[in-house]
Amino acid sequence: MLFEIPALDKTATAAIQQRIDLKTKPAGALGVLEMLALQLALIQNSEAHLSLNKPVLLIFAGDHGINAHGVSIAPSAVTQQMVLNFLAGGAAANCFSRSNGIELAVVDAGILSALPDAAGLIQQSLGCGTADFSQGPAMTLAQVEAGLALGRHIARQQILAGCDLLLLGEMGIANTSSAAALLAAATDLPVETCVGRGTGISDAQFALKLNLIKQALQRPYAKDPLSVLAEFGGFELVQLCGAILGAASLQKPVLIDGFIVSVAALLACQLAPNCRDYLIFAHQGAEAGHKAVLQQLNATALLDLGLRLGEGTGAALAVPLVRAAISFYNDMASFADAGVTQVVEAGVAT
Ligand SMILES: Cc1cc2ncn([C@H]3O[C@H](COP(=O)(O)O)[C@@H](O)[C@H]3O)c2cc1C
Ligand SMILES: O=C(O)c1cccnc1
Repeated sequence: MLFEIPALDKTATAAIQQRIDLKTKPAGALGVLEMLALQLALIQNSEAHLSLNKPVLLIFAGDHGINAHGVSIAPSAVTQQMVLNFLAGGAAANCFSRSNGIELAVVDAGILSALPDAAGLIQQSLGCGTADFSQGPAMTLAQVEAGLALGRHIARQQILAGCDLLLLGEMGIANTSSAAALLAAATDLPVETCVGRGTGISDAQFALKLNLIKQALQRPYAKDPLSVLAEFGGFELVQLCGAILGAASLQKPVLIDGFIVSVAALLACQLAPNCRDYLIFAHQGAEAGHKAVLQQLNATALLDLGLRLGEGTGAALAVPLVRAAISFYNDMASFADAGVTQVVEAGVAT
C-alpha cells in the first residue's frame, strides 16, 4: 500500500498541448514553463482552469552520527538551533515562504534532542539522530519502514487539509554526506560525482568526507532501496521519501528542493516509479551531486541560482514560476481570441 501510486492519466496530453500551442506565441517559446503547465494540467486532470490555493512547505529535520568526524562546518547542535529559528520565523526559508505566500511547518524527524511542543512543530522523531554510517548501518529496517509511514501520513494529512502543492525541504547538519552515500549506493555513479562540499567545508574535511563515504560503500550491503536507506540514510531523508510517496498517492504535485530532497526523490521513484510524474524540480544548485541526481531522474529544474542552502529555499523561490505557468495557461489569449495570425512554421500562416 505504501508504494501504490496511481499512474498519471496522460490521455489528455494532446488536447492540453494544443491549448498551449494555440496561445499567442511561437510554439515552445515559454520553454520549461510550457512543460510545467502541461504537467500541472495532467495532474489536476483539468483541460479548463488550473489552480494553486495552498502551497505548504514541510521542512524535515534530523541529525547524523557521521558528523562525529567533523564532515560539516557546523556541529550537530545547529540542526536544533535552526529548527528554533524556523519556528521563530527567522531563516531564509521563512523569508521566501512569507514573500511567496507559502505556509511552513517543521517536522522533527529525528534531531539529537527533542524540543517541547510548539506551534508549527510536528513531532514524529525516529530517534536522537542516526548512527554513524561509516561504522555500520545508520538505522534499522524497522526505522526505515516507520519513517516512510510517518512521512506519508504527514503529507497526506496536509493534502487532506487543503494543501494543493507540497514543497519539501530539510535541515540536518551532515546530511549532504548521507545524501551523497545514498546517491552512490542507489546508482552506479562514481562516488566522486556524488560528494560535494555541503556547507562549504575545507579541503581536509572534504578529503575526510570522501574517504569515509568510500569506506562505507565498500562494506557488503543489500542494494534494494529500503536497505540502502537503512545503511546510509537519515531520519529526515527517510521521512522525505515517505512524504513524496504520500503526496503522489493522492495525486498532488510535489515541489522538490535541493540536492538532499532530490536524493530522497530518487529513492521514492525507485520504490514507486509512478511517483515521478507528480514531481517538479525547483532548482539545480551548486552541490556537486545535484546535477547528477537530476540527470538520473531525467529532470529539468526550473531555476539555476547557484543555491546550496537547502531548507526548502529553492522550492519556495520556484513558487512564483508555478503561479506563472498557471496564469499563462488559464489567461493567455489564443490566436483566435486575439485575432493574431498563427504562424506554424517559418513564415507559413494558417
Ligand atoms: C547555519 C546553517 C543553516 C542551514 N540551513 C540549511 N543548511 C544546510 O546545511 C546542511 C547540509 O550541509 P552539510 O552536510 O555540510 O552539513 C543541512 O542542514 C542543510 O539543510 C544549513 C547549514 C548551516 C550551518
Ligand atoms: O542542495 C542542497 O539541498 C544543499 C546543498 C548544500 C548544503 N545544504 C543543502
